[in-house]
Amino acid sequence: MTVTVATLGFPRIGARRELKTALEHYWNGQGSAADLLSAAASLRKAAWERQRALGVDAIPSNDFSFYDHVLDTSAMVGAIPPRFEFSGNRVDLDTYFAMARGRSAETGGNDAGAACSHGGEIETEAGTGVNTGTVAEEMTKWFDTNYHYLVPELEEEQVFRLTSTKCVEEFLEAKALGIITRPVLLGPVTFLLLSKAQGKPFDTLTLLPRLLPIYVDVLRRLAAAGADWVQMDEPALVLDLSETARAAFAPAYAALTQAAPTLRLMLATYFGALEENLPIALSLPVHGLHVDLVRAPAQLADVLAGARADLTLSLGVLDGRNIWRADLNALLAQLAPLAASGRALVLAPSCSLLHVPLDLERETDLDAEIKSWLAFAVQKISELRVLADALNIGPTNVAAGATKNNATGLSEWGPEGVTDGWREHMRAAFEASARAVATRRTSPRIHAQAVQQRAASVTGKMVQRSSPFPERRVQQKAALGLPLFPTTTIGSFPQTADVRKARAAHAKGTLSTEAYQRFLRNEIASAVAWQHEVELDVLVHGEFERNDMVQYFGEQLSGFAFTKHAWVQSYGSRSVRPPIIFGDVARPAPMTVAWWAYAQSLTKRPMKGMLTGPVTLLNWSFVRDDQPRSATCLHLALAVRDEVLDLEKAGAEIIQIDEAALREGLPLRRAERQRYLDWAVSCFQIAASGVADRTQIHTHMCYSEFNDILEAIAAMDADVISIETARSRMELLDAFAKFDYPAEIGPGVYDIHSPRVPETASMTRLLKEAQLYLKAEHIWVNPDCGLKTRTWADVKPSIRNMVAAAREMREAMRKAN
Ligand SMILES: Nc1nc2c(c(=O)[nH]1)N[C@@H](CNc1ccc(C(=O)N[C@@H](CCC(=O)N[C@@H](CCC(=O)N[C@@H](CCC(=O)O)C(=O)O)C(=O)O)C(=O)O)cc1)CN2
Ligand code: MET
Ligand SMILES: [Zn+2]
Repeated sequence: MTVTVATLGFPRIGARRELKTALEHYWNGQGSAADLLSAAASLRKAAWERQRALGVDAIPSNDFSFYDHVLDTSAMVGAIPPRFEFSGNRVDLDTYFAMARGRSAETGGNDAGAACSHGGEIETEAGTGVNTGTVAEEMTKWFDTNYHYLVPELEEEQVFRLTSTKCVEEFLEAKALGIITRPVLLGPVTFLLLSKAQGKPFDTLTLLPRLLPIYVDVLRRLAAAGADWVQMDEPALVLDLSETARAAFAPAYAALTQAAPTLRLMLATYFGALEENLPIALSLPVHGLHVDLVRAPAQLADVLAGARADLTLSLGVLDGRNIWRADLNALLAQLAPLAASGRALVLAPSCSLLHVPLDLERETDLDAEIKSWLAFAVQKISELRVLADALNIGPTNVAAGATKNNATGLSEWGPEGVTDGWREHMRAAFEASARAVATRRTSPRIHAQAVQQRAASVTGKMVQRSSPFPERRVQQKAALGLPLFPTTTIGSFPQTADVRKARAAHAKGTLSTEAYQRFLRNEIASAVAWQHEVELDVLVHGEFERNDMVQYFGEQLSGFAFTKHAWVQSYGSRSVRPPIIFGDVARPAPMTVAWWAYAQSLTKRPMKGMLTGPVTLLNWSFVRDDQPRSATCLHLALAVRDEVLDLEKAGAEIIQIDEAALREGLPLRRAERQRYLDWAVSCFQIAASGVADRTQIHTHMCYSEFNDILEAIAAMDADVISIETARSRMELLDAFAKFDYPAEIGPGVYDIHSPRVPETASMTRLLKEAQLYLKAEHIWVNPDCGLKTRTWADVKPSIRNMVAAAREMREAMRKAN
């Protein structure tokens, strides 16, 4: 049986981030809806044609999205919350973007501010009931990725109806180009599990019987349009599921497989092992099952043992979450016996290629050896094609060649009729793969003995501050002399167009390093002057020199490579270029000290040193796969430790080590979580605990799902933690209080994802609430997160009001005593 190649999803933002440009132009009125639609159609066409040219047999459609595929699914099934006042038959762009980004009261849409990490730009002021527009749906992380989806909101009496036929339209669009695609749908069970109940709490799975008819309708329409396979994504199958959830799959897939007799369903699971859910997946009447063999290689044996003979298996053999070239020879050896078994096999990346950049070839400045180790989306597809072709030329020969584990064996395999060019292409692919495997094992670029020795010699003393928090606190209080309710910000100030332009000009060489640095010093000086003027207590330099809180450090650490064009979507129009950790990591020189020292020289108030922590550097980078993540994290921890100590030596009394991505790295399965938290917390402590007792260590986490990791957060032993609470204050503070969290806390008093200026009163109210749970002397006053995606026009009045709120709190305390 012929082995085929599939992709589960392709990068959607375009080689030059055309989607970002088109979206932001549309949002700020520079472009029409027609412009946006045509840009999107070009992106889809390019993606389909590219994949066809690369030899993909099952090319996906409906993997494109204007903002997010979970939002697309809400739009498909009519899960449009009433506040969006939608009553039409087909969700329009305005409604769609309102769900993603909120709708402002004044403009009724097209809000210009594009930046926010929670989608909602506009919202009802917390607690006041004053309607300042329409709140967006909440945004949250897609499993353990840095991609964010919009959380569907469902009511207990939810009525579903088909309000978007996007998947059918895109199928027909590809068909018109001569490409029969495999449409992708988010499966109904995962969709319901990712949804949140509105109104009184209820189990969203109870809505399954109401939801299924919409899916059945959609599948019939797809079959009528000519689709022969449909990919149903059910990544929830790799999670710890309740019995109710486990029981939901059988009725769901019984209904879906009966929808259209000609249609075949490929049930796609990814991001982990099916484990106890495998029997469920194998019992469903679907035609195919996709499994992730990168995260969970061991499950192959169980899958093979349990799968019906006529079940098509889609093997996720290449890493869809990382950028390393595959070991083709090893894969060939592993797959050859399977291919010979006669079962229908599909080779695929482990998950959608949404999570990797598009094309390595655009990275013309990357070191040649490092480049030879990498594969982005396009290269991964080529690897799959080569593997499938090698398997298809004849099982006996392939198996023989593969056990030799030697690429040159291939030259003998070519069956009658293949061209020399083809044979050469195959030989080169296997040889390049073998070379990458061999050089990564030994390259001095990767293996630095000094780093390994240092990592091996970490002592218990390095993982702990010298004195416990209460003793440190006395010294810090004396050294800093801060008032009650000290005010500060999280680090970044607006990354204005001017700042980005200057950086781009410097990178291009049209702005000299000297001029760029002068520009940055000016930005810092005015930010410091302004912080004085509004009388913030603890100042920041503003992070103007940073393109991103992770990439900036990656660019200065050895063992890291960074890219020019390798963008990966994070949410909506926003993307990141995760740096690549290819080798042992060290810090050749201080990274932030000069900027900090300049900023501190402008003020007598404490200037916070501002660093990204080791766990966040790890979780937001592409990480080497030749050693455990914990080992790489230890290298990062030691590098950050060096920076912390240099900042302290330069005179920093407060150093903030951001761990914004600590929660995101938490394993999806509960059983694996403690192990991760153990090493993640140790790494933070190694970074933080070289300093003297009087030096105050802050950390920052901008999410609110803390309840299950509070113990680990406390174990990090930071002196001050700032957290996101503006949207969820009570529950979170209650948890911190119940847990008896020992140190100081800055519960974010306003949501930075909205351009709306918070009233002083709303912030004093939050602070008074915080006082119900925390001791006044433990409370700091700060926003939820950094202000880089905001404008000065809203930052200035917001921070003024925040400082006023802190003053009112101090006044109230004075009166009470
Ligand atoms: N890594 C990471 N993950 C994170 C966050 C984060 O801050 N960093 N925050 C949370 C939310 N996620 C976010 C992800 C991206 C952005 C964001 O603002 N991204 C920017 C790009 C940031 C960046 O790298 N900027 C560079 C490059 C800017 C750029 O686009 N330059 C142009 C030229 C610009 C010009 O000429 O004006 C180009 O290279 O083409 C810089 O400032 O130097 C964007 O998509 O627009 C915000 C939040 C969670 N995950
Ligand atoms: N210090 C960083 C900032 O203010 C922390 C951001 S967490 C996503 O931007
Ligand atoms: Zn943050």
